[in-house]
Amino acid sequence: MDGRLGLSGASPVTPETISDLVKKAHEPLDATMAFEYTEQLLTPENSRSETSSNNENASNEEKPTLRRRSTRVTRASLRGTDTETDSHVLPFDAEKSQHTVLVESLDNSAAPLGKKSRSSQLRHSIAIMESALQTETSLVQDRVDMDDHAVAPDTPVSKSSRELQPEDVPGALPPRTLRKRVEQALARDKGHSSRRESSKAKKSDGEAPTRRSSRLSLLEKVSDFAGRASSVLGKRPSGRTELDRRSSLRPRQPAALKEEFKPTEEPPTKKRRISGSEPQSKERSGSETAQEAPIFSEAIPQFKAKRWLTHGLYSGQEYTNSRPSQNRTKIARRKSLNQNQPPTQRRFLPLPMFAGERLLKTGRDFELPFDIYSPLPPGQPKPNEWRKTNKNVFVGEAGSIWRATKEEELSKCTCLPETGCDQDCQNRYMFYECDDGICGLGPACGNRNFEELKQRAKAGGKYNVGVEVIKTADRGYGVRSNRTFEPNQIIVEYTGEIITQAECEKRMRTIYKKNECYYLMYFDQNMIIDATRGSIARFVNHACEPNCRMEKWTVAGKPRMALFAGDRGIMTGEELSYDYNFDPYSLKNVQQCRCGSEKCRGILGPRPREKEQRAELRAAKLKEIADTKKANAAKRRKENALNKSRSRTTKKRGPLAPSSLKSGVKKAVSRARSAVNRATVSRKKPANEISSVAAPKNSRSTTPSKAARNPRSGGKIKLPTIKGSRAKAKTSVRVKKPAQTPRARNSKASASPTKSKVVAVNSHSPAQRRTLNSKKDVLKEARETINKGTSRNIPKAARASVISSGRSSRTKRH
Ligand SMILES: C[S@@+](CC[C@H](N)C(=O)[O-])C[C@H]1O[C@@H](n2cnc3c(N)ncnc32)[C@H](O)[C@@H]1O
Repeated sequence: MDGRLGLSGASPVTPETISDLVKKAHEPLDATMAFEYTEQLLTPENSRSETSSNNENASNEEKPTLRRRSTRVTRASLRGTDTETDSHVLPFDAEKSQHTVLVESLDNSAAPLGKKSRSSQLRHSIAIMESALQTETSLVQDRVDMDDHAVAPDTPVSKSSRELQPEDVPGALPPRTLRKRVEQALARDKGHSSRRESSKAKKSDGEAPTRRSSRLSLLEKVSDFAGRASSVLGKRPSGRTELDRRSSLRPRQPAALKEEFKPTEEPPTKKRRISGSEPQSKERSGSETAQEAPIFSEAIPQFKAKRWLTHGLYSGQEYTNSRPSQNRTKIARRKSLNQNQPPTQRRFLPLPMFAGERLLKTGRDFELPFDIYSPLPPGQPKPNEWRKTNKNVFVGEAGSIWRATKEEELSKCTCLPETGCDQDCQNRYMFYECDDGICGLGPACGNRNFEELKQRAKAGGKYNVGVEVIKTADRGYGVRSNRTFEPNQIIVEYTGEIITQAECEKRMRTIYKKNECYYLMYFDQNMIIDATRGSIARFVNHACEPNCRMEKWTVAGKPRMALFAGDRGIMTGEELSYDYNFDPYSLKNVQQCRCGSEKCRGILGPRPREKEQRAELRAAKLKEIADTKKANAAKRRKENALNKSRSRTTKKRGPLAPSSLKSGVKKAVSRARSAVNRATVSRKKPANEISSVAAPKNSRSTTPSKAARNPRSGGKIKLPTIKGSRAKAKTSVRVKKPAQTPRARNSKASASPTKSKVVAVNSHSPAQRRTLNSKKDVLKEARETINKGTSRNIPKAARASVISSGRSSRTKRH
């Protein structure tokens, strides 16, 4: 054989042809894949087996045999070889030995069958290419178990795949010359003649080669390759599923793959997820990336890096206190202002976008914790006699008597826009509704309940009306809510005919004589609303523990009554009630209450507690007034005494000491003297006698002075014995009362006068203070003397009666 490769009837396969093919094979992920994945392709093993069988057929039978083959492959193969290599002779000097091997191999397989044998050879070459590609691919898979990717172990394809393991290709990666690989592959091919024999035998037995498996093996490997490449970019394949998924997707987009394939570029490192993933996994992923990156640096397609959002819908979204609602509470506002700490980040992923929409479309049924709106079904029993009116109507003389509220009586609102007309609004306190005439806050004003009601009525509908008539078990009709109401929210206005008292009494005597239900309510200016013809509010029943309250407001100068929700608010379906504080007119009108409350008063009558409270309040007020009066009197007396003593001690400093001080000091001194005298007398006289002299002239107690003036008593008072009755002891107390002067008064005086006294002393000049201090000393002496005398002479029991008598006298005065 010379340097030419000439096969009779067959296109010559030259080294160049092979090298050409090999070149293509060396472009594994673009050119090869471009046709590898588009159509079914013969696997290396099949190609070889087929080629060999063809050869054998050719040699033995010497006639063409029809066999199945892929036209597309043939075309693709021939595209580069058929025309060029038909009678092509190439120099064959440098790598002669290799070519010889190839030629030998091809020679064996050559058959004088023209195109078919050529295509077989080409297939053989393709098989070589594939094996080279496989080798490269398999080498890349350093951590993937090859068994996972193998198909059935006994198929020729899998065997073929096994034959092309990296260990079979010595120094596969560094030399990487395709020529060498081709040589090795051909050598192996030669060595596998026995396998071909078996393959042939299988064929003869009618056993079809598992071509599909072979293709899958290749695809799997390539897809695994691609999967690994993508894992570097942030997606880690999760076992077979990932591989399968990839293998199903990747081959359909060879062009895109080709475009994205940038072997020289470094793969982007995986972006760190902020959503609190475990640090171990982070480290692992990092190390994996580090290991994988250099291995795949040549063959990994560069995908668009995935961007992890740190804000917005996804993980890492910052917590904030600022809610979209403008009605933020003061506390929340303060909290947000005071927060100096850095904002924490969300730990959990929120629901993805459109989750709400999906839930709406496909979501399950759900139930709210309470009904927000639930009207009664139609066909409810209705009171026939009820004539409805939603406005107050003056009837008879009422209209002419009614005094319109004067403009100046209306309160001008002083609330600020920042606060609105909240609980501190003056108009609200006085039950005046704000309007644009008296309040400039407009919509920010929170004191326009009747305006709200008007808007609701305007809008119409059951929800806006919010209430409906129901039939109760034992109280006739009633009213229930068909929606929720906020605490203190206006519910419904109480309207009817406004009549005078006289008219009301007349009706009671005549029209309503036999009625069980009354719809009369005190209104304003001694007039009454008769809601027999009135709004739905007339059906609201009484309860001793109600959930609503009836209030009278002045709206645009006119009084109006309305039912308001209580402090707890109203839930949907609740029966509304308020405390009638009922005035039954006469006993025969008294009705039994059936509200069912634990605190039920039993009858429809006025609030007894209110009466009690009022009485208590009145008593407390009276007591307070009396105390104040008493304290003032004591204060005056003390001041007088001080003034007198001051006038005496500071006689030379006339202008400094007021004249009243003189008399005060005089009195104090005289009291002190009398006390001393008394003490002396008591020492000399028996215990049950006391000198009437001790009773000062200005003593408030009349008993001693009378006794002193009584000539028959001889200026002496008969005191009760110690063991005597309490009444007698009291008498003795009365006698001693004047002797208690300053101290007793001080003890009786409440804290406030003391305080005022301190204030008065502090208001004096230093000179005055000095004078006062000297007088205080005098008084102190006097007090001590008095105390000595009393404590010595008055027995314990008598002293106790002083306190009690004092108390009793005080109680009496109250
Ligand atoms: C203003 S109407 C209320 C509506 C009335 N239930 C009806 O059917 O027309 C007041 C009357 O209802 C009855 N009523 C209201 N509350 C009641 C209660 N708690 N217990 C018994 N009767 C009550 C009394 O007859 C009362 O005179």
